Amino acid sequence: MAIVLGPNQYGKAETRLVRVYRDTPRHQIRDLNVSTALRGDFEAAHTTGDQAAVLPTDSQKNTVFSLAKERGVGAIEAFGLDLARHFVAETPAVSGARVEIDEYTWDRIHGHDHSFVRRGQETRTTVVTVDKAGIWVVSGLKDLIVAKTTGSEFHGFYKDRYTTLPETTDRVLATSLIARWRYARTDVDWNNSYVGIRALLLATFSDVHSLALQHTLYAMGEIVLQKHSEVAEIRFSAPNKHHFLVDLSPFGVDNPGEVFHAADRPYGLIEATVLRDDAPNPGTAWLP
Ligand SMILES: O=c1[nH]c(=O)c2[nH]c(=O)[nH]c2[nH]1
Repeated sequence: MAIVLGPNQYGKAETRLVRVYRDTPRHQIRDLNVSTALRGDFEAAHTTGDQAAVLPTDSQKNTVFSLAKERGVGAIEAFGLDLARHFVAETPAVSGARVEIDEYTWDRIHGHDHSFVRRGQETRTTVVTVDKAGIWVVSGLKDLIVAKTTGSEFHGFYKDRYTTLPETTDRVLATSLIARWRYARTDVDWNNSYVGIRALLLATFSDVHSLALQHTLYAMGEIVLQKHSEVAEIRFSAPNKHHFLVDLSPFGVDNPGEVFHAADRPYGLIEATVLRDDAPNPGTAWLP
């Protein structure tokens, strides 16, 4: 029996980069969380302890900071591509690089030149992978918290002897959405694409009369693929943040869909992929 090294990668996780543009009195701020991971021939580093091929994670962190100044931070996809291409081109043992970036958005306080307030929980995300087989960009958003107070039903489901859930034609639907979409190409106007897709997700959540969270997710995916030819595939993960109607009848009080218990757990977790049947091969796009 032989023991061998299996898949491996290494890098600096969660480098918190804040890039300020202050060339004019109206400053701009970019707030990123960048994780880099390198793949390649790192056998000796593990098996014999020889680190000759290993670019330290500390150097990877320094590269993130320095490229932010040297090249600037455009769309997170473009910055991720800069970083991933740099590591593959400049580091001999590296055959593939994965760069994951989350962006936190800051809004100006009353339009102020240099004072900002951070926007809710919502985070824009990207994962860029560059390797010998190709280049992949998977972008998205997470923690987009949305709720609707009607226009949502759930009934007609399969019932077994443990089913107690009442059927409903009018309920609260709420989720903290994670959506990730894989681009079919890289010649994309990243910011425009992001803004357009985010708007479609929100509009569909509001406008589609929901028969289940599954139904809403599919409708979101369908419209994104119809309107954005640059997207090959979109994946959703959506916790169903249950709002249970509180029974106020013991107190002689009527509750026609007005008072709810917002339970934090357990929650339904609805996950779905919507894709074109001719979507190009994903390669290592989704590899964590
Ligand atoms: O939208 C829903 N989908 C389900 O699969 C489900 N299951 C459940 O108990 N409530 C809901 N709601």
